[in-house]
Amino acid sequence: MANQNFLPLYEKNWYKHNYKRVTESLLLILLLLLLGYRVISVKNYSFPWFVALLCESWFTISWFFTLTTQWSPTVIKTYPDRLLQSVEEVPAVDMFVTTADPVLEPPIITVNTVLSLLALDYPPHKLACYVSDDGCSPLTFYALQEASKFAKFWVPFCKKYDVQVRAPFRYFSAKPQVSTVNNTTEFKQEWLHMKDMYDNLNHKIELVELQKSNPCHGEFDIFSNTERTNHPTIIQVICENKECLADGLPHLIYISREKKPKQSHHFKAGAMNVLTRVSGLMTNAPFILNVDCDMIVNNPKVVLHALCILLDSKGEKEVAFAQFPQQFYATLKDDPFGNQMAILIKYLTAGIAGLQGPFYSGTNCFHRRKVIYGLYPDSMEKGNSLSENELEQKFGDSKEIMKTSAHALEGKTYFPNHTNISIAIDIAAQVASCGYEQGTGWGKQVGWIYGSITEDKLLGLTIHEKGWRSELCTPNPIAFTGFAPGGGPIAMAQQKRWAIGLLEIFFSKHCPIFGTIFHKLTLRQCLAYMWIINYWGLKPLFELCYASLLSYCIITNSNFLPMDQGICISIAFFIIYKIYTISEYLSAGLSYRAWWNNQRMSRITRMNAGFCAFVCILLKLLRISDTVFDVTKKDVPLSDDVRDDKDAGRFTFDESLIFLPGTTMLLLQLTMMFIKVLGLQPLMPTTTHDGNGCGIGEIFCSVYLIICYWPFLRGLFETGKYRIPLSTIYKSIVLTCLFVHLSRKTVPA
Ligand SMILES: O=c1ccn([C@@H]2O[C@H](COP(=O)(O)OP(=O)(O)O[C@H]3O[C@H](CO)[C@@H](O)[C@H](O)[C@H]3O)[C@@H](O)[C@H]2O)c(=O)[nH]1
Ligand SMILES: [Mn+2]
Repeated sequence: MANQNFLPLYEKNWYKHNYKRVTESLLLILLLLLLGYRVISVKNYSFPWFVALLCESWFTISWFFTLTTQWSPTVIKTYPDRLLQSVEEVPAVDMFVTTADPVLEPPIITVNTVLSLLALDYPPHKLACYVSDDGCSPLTFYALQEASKFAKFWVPFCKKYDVQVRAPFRYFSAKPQVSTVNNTTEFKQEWLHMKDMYDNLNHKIELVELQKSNPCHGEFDIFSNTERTNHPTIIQVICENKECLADGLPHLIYISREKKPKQSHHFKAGAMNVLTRVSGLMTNAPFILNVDCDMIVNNPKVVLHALCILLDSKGEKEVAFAQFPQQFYATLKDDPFGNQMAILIKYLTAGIAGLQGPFYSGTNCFHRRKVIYGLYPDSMEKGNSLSENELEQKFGDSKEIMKTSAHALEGKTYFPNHTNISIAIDIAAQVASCGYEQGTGWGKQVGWIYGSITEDKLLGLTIHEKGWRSELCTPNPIAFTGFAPGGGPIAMAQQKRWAIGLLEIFFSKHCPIFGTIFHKLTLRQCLAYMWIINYWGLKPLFELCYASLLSYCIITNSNFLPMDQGICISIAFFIIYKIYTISEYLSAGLSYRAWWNNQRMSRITRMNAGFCAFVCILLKLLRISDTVFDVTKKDVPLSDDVRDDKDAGRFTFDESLIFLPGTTMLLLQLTMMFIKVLGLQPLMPTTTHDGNGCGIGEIFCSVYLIICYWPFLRGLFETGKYRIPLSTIYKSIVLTCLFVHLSRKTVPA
C-alpha cells in the first residue's frame, strides 16, 4: 500500500523565529541573574528571601521547559492529490465518537458530529462510524436513528454542492455561501428543503427530550429496565452499507458498553477500548479516527490529509498518529476566558511538532490500529506475529478478537467479511462486557492506557516512549472545530481535571522522566511533556506560594524583592516578558484585549484549578478518594449573530470549592492594601538585615494581582450567577484571617 512514487506525500518545514529566540534566551538569562543575585546577597537572607528563591528557581525551570518546547517549530504540508495517484485503493477508516451523558451533551450535538463524519469526502464504503454512549440513553439512540434517515438526503446534498461545513447546525447558522455552482434556483430550493428537514429533525429530538417519554417500545425495548450505571451491553447497527456501495452511506453503529455498579469503567479510556474491540470484530480498519461528541469536521478532506502522513513512505515506518489541533467555533471576541488556546497552538504545539511530535489530545486524531495494539516501530517491517498464547494474554480469550487483532498486527488491512457487521453483534456484545478485560493487556499494554483521567496524554506518551513519532496536521480550512466552555465553573472544572490527569501521569510509573531514562522518549520530548505537566499541575503551586509571600511581606512589613539595584533585574524581566507576550499575540493577529484577557485568566485558572487539582492528587496518593472524569457540559451552539450577547463574556461562579483559592487570594491582597493604607503594619521588625520594610515592589505586585482578579472583585458585588456565593466568601474570610494571624505570629514582638 506504500506510496510507489518517489514524491513524498507530505513535507515538513522547520522555521525559525530568530527574534523570539533571542528574547526567550534573554528572559532565561535574567531569571538566572535573579537567582544568582539572591544567592550572593547574603545580607538579605531571610525567610521570605528563601521562599522567593525556591519559587523563582522553579519559574526558571518552567521557563526552560517553555523555551526548549517552542525552540524549533515546524509546519507540514500534505499533498492529497499525490496520495490519490499513488494508491490503487484507499484504506478503510473506523471513526469513533464518544458521548457520556444526554443532559451534559445534548444528543443534537452528537448528531451533528456524526453527520459531519458521515458526509466526509472519502469513499463511504471504506468508512464506519461507531458511537459509544456511556449514558445508555434511548434519546441518543433515537437521535442517531433519525440522523441516519436525514443523512440519506444530507450527504448527497453536501457532496453535490461541495459544502464545506457538513454539520447542519453550523451550515445553517451562516448565510448560504453563494458561488457560481449554487447560485441557481435549484440550489435555493434544495437548501430550503434541507433546512426544513433539519429543523424537523431537531424538533423531533427536542420533543422526545421534552416529553421525557423514553420511547421504550419496539426497537427501544432494549432500554427498558436499564440504568446508566447498571445495564447489559447494547449494540445496534443503525445503518449498514451491506452491498458496499460507493454511493451509499458509511456504516453507523451504536454501542453502550455493559456497566455494573461499583465496577471501575475507566471513563473515556474504557469506552475507547470497547470501541476498538467492537470495531475490530466488525470492520477492523487499519486506521482509527476518534473525536469527542462536540468536535465537528470543518474540512471534509481530513481523511486524505491524515493519510498523506500515515501512508507516506517515511511516515509509514515512523509515525504512529496524525493529530489535528483542537480549535473552536462560535468563539467570543477577544477570548474573554482565555480558553481558545490560539497562542498555545501557534507556538507551543508547533514547537512540539518539531520534536518527537504533538501530544495526542484525545480527539481529532488518526491512529494506526496496530500501534494501539502495542506494536513497536522496529516490528513494523518484519510484522509482529504473536503466538496463540500471547494473543490470548494480551487481547483476551475471544477467538475472533485474537484473530482480528493478529490480522491488524500483521498489517492484513482488509477484513475478509467486512460486510457482515450484523453477524458480529453477538460476539461484539461479549467483548463489550465489563468483565472482558480482566487479566488481559487492555489498558496496560494494549489500547487506551488506564491510570489517568487525561487518558489522551497518557496514551500518546506511551506511544512516544516506544520510539514512535507523531505529526501535527494543520490543513486549510481548519480540520475540526469544537465547543469551548465559557468562563466559570464548567471551564474551571475542566482545567482542574486536566491538571489532575497530568499530575496522575507525573506521579505514576509512566512519568516522562522514566520514559527518557528507560525507554525511547527523546530528552526534548520529555521536557515538552514536563512543560505541559508543569504548566497545569506543578507551577500553580509555586505561583500561589509566591502570591502568598507578597501578602506575608506586606503584613510583616518585610520584603522579598530586592531593595537595591537587584530590583532592576525583576523590573527588566517583567517589562520584557510583557512586551514579548504582547508581540506574540499581535503577530498572531490577535488584539491587545485578547492578550490581557489571557494574562489575567492564566493567573485565575492556574491558581484555582491548579491548587484544587493538587489537593485532589494528595487525597488520591493518600488513598482517601479517587479521581473522577466529570464530563464538560456542552451548550447547543448559537448562531453567529446571537453571540454578541453582552453577558457572554462575563465570569460566573457557583458554590464549588474551586473558587476558594482565588477568592482567598483576592481578599488577602485587599486586606493588605488596607493594612498598608491605614498604616497598620507592625513597626520595623528588629531585623537582622539592613531592615527595609516592605517596598514599592511588593505593593506594585499586589495591585497587579488585584487587577488580574478583576472578575472576582466584581463577583463580590454582583448578583445571581455572577456573584461569588456567600459561603465561599465566608470561608475565604476565615482563611484570610488565619493567614494574617499566623503571619503576625512570626514577627518577633
Ligand atoms: O466516562 C466518560 C467520560 C467522558 N467521555 C467522553 O469523553 C469526551 C471528552 O469529554 P469532555 O467532557 O468533552 O472533556 P474535555 O475536557 O473537553 O476533553 C478533553 O480532555 C479529555 C481528557 O481529559 C480528552 O479525553 C478529550 O479528548 C479532550 O478533548 C466526550 O466525548 C465524552 O463523551 C466518555 O465517553 N466517557
Ligand atoms: Mn470537550
